[in-house]
Amino acid sequence: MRKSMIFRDLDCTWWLRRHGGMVANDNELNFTAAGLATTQWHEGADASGGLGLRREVRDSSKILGIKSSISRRPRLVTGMGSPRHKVGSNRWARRRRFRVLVLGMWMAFKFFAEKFRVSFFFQNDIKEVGIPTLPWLLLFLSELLLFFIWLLGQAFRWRTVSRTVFPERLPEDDKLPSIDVFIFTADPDREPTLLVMNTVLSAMAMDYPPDKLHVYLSDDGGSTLTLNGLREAWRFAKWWIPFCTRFGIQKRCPEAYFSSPTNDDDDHGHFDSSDEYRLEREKLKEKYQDFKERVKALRGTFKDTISFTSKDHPSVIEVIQENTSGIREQEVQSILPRLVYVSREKKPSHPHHFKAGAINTLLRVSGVMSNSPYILSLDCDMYCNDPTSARQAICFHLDPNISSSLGFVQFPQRFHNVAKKDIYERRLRSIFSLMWPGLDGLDGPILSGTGFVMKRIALYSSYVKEGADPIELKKYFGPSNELIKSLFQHTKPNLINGKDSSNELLQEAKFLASCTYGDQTKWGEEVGFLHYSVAEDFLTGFALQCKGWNSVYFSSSKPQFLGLGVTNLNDLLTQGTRSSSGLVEVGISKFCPFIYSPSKMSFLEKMCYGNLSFFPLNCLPLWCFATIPQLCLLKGIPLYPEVSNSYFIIFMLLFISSLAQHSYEILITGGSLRSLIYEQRIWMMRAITSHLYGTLDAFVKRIGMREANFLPTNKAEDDERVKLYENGIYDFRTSTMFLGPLVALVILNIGSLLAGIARAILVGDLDKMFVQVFISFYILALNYPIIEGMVIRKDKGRIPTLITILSAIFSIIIFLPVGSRLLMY
Ligand SMILES: O=c1ccn([C@@H]2O[C@H](COP(=O)(O)OP(=O)(O)O[C@H]3O[C@H](CO)[C@@H](O)[C@H](O)[C@H]3O)[C@@H](O)[C@H]2O)c(=O)[nH]1
Ligand SMILES: [Mn+2]
Repeated sequence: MRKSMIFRDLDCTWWLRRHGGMVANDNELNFTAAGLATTQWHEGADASGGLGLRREVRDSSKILGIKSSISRRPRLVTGMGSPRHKVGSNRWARRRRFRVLVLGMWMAFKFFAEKFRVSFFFQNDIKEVGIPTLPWLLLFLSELLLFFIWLLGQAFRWRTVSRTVFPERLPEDDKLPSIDVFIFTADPDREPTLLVMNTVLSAMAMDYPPDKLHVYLSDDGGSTLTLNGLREAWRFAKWWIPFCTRFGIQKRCPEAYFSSPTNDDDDHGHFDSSDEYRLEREKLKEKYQDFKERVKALRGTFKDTISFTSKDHPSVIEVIQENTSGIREQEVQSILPRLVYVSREKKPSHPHHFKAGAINTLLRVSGVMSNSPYILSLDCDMYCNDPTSARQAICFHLDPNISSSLGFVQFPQRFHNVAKKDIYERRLRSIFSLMWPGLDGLDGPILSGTGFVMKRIALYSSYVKEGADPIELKKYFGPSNELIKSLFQHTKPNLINGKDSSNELLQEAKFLASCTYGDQTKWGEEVGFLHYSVAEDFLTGFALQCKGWNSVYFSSSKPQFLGLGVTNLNDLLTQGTRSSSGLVEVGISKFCPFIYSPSKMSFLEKMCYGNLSFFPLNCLPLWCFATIPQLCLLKGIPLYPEVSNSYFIIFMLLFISSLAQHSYEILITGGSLRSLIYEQRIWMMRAITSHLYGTLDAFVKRIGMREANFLPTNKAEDDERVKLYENGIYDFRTSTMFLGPLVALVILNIGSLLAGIARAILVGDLDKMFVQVFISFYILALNYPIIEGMVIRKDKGRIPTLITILSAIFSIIIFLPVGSRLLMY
C-alpha cells in the first residue's frame, strides 16, 4: 500500500518500467530483477536489510518523535539474499537513551548559564553594579545563537546509518542502465588541462560497459586548449582503456597510476610479476609521457589564437572521434565510451548562472544525444579512484526496495593530497564521517556538488508524466522538439543510433546550449539545477527532497573519487566565503528550510538543512567572544561568574562538555587529538573571516546591491606552497581582507591577556576576571601559529610586517574607542 502511494506521488512508475523493468505492476515490486543489491546497517545494529528498517523507523517517529523512536524497537528484517539477522535492537535503543541523557544534561547546563545572564537584567541595582548592559546583552545573544545552531546540529547525530553494496548481485552487463558522466571545467588557468584530462580518462576507464557510458566535458571557459586537450585524451584513451581492462588495473587515473611505485597498490593482482605486464606498463608510461608533453605544448600553440574569451563565446559541441580507418582502430574505438565536448554559448549581457547553468546545458545536450537515465556528476579535479563506483551507485538505483523514491546516491568528497598534518581540515571529517551518515538515517544526505549519481527524471520535475501535452511541456522545457521527445525516453538516443556526428544533431545540440534557450522556461526554477544560489548543489538537493525524493550516502574504505583539496589559507578562505554566501542565501530566502512549502521532508532533516544554511552566522557570536570579554577585561568589568560562585561550575562544565563531545566525535570517526586543535583553530579563522564576508555578501545580494559571483577554486599547484602545507605550516599569503581581522584580534587578545595578568598581580581580582583571562589565553594558545607568523617566521608564507603594524594600529584606534563607547551603555 505504502509503496503504491510513493509511486503515485512521484509518478514515475512508467519510467522505472522502462529502465530495468523492475515494476511488475503499479503496486507490486518485482524483487527478482536486481536482487537486493544493497544493505543498510544501522549504528548498533547487527545487520538489517534494504530500506525496510529505515522506513519502519521513520514512519514511527513522525516528526521529531523523540519518544516514539526511543521506545520503538526496530523489527526483524530480512537481508534479501543475505542471511536473516536480528537487529541488535537493545543496543540501539540503549545508545539512543544515552544520547537523550547527554542532550538533557547539556540543555540543563545551558539553562542555568542563561539564567545567570538573564537574572542580571532583573537586578534592582543594575546601575549600581557598574556593569554596562550592552556587552552583557551581546554575550547573551551570542550564546543563544550558538546554542540554536548547536541544537539544530544535533539532528545529524540522531540516526546514523552506514551501508553495504553487493555489486555481484547486479544484472548482466547488457541489462545495466546507461550512465551519462558530466565533468565540469571553467578556467584553464585555475584548472590545469592535464588535471581535467586525467579526470576524463579515469571516468572513461570505469568498470562499466563502454557502450553504456557517455562522458561529457562541459567547458565554461570555452577554451581551445581544453578542446584540443580532449582530443589528445581520446587518442591516449585508445591505449589506456584496453590496458586497464586487460590487466585489471585499479587506479584508472593515469597520473595516479604512474606516480605510484610499481609494486605498490592493490593493482593488477596476479599480473604484477608477469613480464608481459611489465612490458606493457613501460610502453604505456612512454605513451603517457608523450600525451603529457603534447597537452603541455598546447598552451604555447593556442595562446595567441584564442579568439574568444571565457565570458563571450559561441556554443561549441564536438563528439570526439577520429575518422581513421583500419580494423584495429575501429575495434579499439568500439570499446571506448562516447566522449563529447560541450562549451555553451556565453554573452556578457546574459547571466550564465555558473555551475548550475552548465549542468542544465549538459542535461539538455545529453538528453538529445545519449539520454541516459542516470547521471554521474564530477568536478574537474575529482578522478575516479574506484573503477566500480558507477556500479556501486547503480546497486542502490536498482534496489527494488528503494529505487522508486531514490533521487540520487551521494559519495563522499575526499582529497588525495591531504597531508598528515591536516591544518586546513581537508579531511572534511565532520561532514563526510559524521553529518552525512547521520542524514542517511533521515531522508538522505545533502547533495554535495560532485560525486553523485542522479536519476535524470528527478531533475525534470513532475511535469514529465505519461500523457503530458507536448505543447504544454514546451513552456517548461523550451522549444526543442528533440528534447521534448527525449523526456519520455520513447526514442532510441541518437548517439546510440550512430547519428552522433550528424550535422542535424549537432545543430540541435548547439541550439540547446545557446545562452537564451532557458529564457521564459522553467529551467533553473523548477527544472534542472536551481539558479537561485551559488550553492546550487545544496539548494537543488533541498528542493528535490522537499518533493519527496530520497537520497543515499555511500562511503567505503576505498574512496570512490578523489579530488585536489586546497593547500593554502587564501584558497580555503575564498572558497569558504563563496560557500557561506551560498548557504546563507538559501537560509534567508523563500527556500529557508523551516518555512519552505510544500515540503515532504521530516523535521529532523529540516533541522540539518537549517543548521547548514545558518551556521555561517556563527561569525557574529565568534566576533563577540573575541572582542567583548577582552575589552571588558581591559577595563576590569566582569562578565562571567567569579570562581567562587556556583555558576562558575556551570560555565566550566559547558566548556568541558563541548570539548568532550568534539573529542569523542573525532575519536570515533578515526581522527586524532591533533585534529581537535586543527579543527577548532580553522573553525575560528573561518568564522572570523569567510563566514562574516559570506554572510554579508548574502545579505547584500538579497537586497539586490550585488550580483552573484563564482570564482573557481584554484587547482594549479605551486611546489613551494605545497611544501609548506605538507610540513604543517600555515601559508599566510592572502589578502589583507582576510589577514587583517585575524591579526588585529590576536593583538587585542595579547593586550587583554597581559592586562589581565597585570590586574591579577596589582589589583588581585583574578577570581572575578578568571574566565575572561582564560578566554584570551585559550584564543591565543589555539591561534599560536598566527603569532608565530607575525613575529618568528622568516619564510615567504609569514605575515607581512606591514599587515602586523597596520592591524596593531587598527586595534588601537578602532577597538579601544568603540570598546569604550560600548561599555558606556
Ligand atoms: O561557472 C562555473 C563555475 C564553476 N564550474 C565548475 O564547478 C566545479 C566546482 O568548482 P570549484 O571551484 O572546484 O568549487 P568548490 O568550492 O571546490 O566546489 C564545491 O562547491 C560547489 C558549489 O556549491 C559545488 O558545485 C562543487 O561541486 C563542490 O565541490 C569545477 O569543476 C568548476 O570547473 C563551472 O563549470 N562553471
Ligand atoms: Mn573543488
